[in-house]
Amino acid sequence: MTTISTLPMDNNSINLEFQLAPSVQLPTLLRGATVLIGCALIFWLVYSKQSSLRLCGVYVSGVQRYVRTRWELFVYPITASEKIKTAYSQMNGKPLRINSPESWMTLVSSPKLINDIKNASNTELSLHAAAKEILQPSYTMNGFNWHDQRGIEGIGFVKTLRTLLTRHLPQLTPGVRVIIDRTFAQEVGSGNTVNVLTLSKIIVTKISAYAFFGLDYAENNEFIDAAYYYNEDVLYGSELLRIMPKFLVPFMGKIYPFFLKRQRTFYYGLVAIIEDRMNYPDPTKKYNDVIQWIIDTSPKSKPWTPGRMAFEVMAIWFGSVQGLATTLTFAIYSMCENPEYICPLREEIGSPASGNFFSEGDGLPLLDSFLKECSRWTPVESVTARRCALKDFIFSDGTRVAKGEWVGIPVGPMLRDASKYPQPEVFDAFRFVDPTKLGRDHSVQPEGPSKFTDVSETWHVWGTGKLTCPGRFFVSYVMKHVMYHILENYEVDMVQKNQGYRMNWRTLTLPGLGVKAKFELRA
Ligand code: HEM
Repeated sequence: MTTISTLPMDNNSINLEFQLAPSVQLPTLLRGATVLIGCALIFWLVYSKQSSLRLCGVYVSGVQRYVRTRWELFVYPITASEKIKTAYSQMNGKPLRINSPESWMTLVSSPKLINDIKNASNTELSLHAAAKEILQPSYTMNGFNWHDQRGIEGIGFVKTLRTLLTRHLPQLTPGVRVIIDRTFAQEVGSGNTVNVLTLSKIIVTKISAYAFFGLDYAENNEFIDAAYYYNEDVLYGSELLRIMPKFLVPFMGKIYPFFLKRQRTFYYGLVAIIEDRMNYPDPTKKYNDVIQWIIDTSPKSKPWTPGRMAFEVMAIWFGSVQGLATTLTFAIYSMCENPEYICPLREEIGSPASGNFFSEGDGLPLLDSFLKECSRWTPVESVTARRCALKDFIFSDGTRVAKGEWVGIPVGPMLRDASKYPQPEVFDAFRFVDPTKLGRDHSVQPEGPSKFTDVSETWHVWGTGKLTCPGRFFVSYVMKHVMYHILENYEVDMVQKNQGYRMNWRTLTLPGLGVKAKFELRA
């Protein structure tokens, strides 16, 4: 029997078949045609099935990808820090784009690309737009809705904090010492087990209130209470709005302010102080505090209302207290975890160096380096220089960031990079100290010694370029005073040893819930 397989192999046989008698030829032809049609059918079936399978596959993988992305965004609050770390390990100086619930974010770490962020104009990259997205101030800050573009209403707050407050620090010292003494006496007494974060928040709120509003208000309990809880209300409110479906946000956002009684107390309290100072100036009294400097540096061409000034103070207050209290908490943890540094730090505060610190508001190089190492060890934020592109932005290597997307520097993992910090996994409290002060012949750090408040190519904790933290001198000052008091008066230890004292939430590192330390008065 002629089979399909024999036909092509032998032309003769094909010819031969065509020469066969018609009676024989028809069935053969039919058979051949049937086989061909059958093959075509099978081919068509297989082909069409394959493409529908492929279509189905595309659909399935699209759904899978969608579900995976939604899941990644859902768990982002607890995975973000690890995600940033993994991203940095893959970057090798190149930009990398990651997804976050707020926006896609292009991370950059090379000096050249960081320079692009530094040199970008306010109309290209905006911190304010990114902060607005995170904090939702129109709902969480009593209706305050700042401009996307920084500086559009002046930057009096920079002069207020960077110059006027920093210059004023030595004058604050006697008052600050009294506040610290009294707060420790109330909260710790001759010895107590306390929640370190709570203690830090109370002290930082009181000292900040003194610097911001003067001594009269620092002792007004209702006002200070409102100022203390205002920060928490903003944080919890913005978090709540971020995790709920987008369509519910405007609705919930309108309801949320009804729960912000303390915020209103704070706001109207500030408005009253401002109105009082503006409408009834007392020629015999000179105010030297943040609220007064905000009044003095506010725009003259288009004067602000007292309400607008109060908002400005509230925005600075929010940035001030939360970060400082958290950083101070981590410094206390680090002191407990690394007790070998307590002795040299006590020697330093017992030396003439402390005299300079009290008179100038700065100094104590060992403590300074210790605090800087604490910040390297546990930076509160693992991404800095977060900016939203107000229009399409092109980095100098051609990387494009679409309008509305974000850029950022992965500062957290950079602070653990061995090329920038030798032996990064070792807590070396004096790595930033001038080596001659330690009897060493060279600095641990490749760039040499540096101060806690310095801003540099490798230290982006305070931001970068034109936009650096103007409150960092105040941070260093307050932390040194509190650490000084603890070193001088107490032995401190963590209550539960070797626990995870820190936790991650989004790109933030926060003190673990309920972490306590035991303070005992020194003999
Ligand atoms: C340890 C605590 C603090 C840290 C780590 C910190 C860090 C930063 C960083 C990184 C920036 C720049 C933001 C960016 O480029 O994305 C910044 C800006 C700012 N910080 Fe701080 N800060 C702290 C405490 C304070 C305090 C205590 C104050 C006020 C007394 C303050 C006031 C400000 C202000 C007003 C800005 C905006 C500056 C501008 O727009 O030019 N910060 N801070």
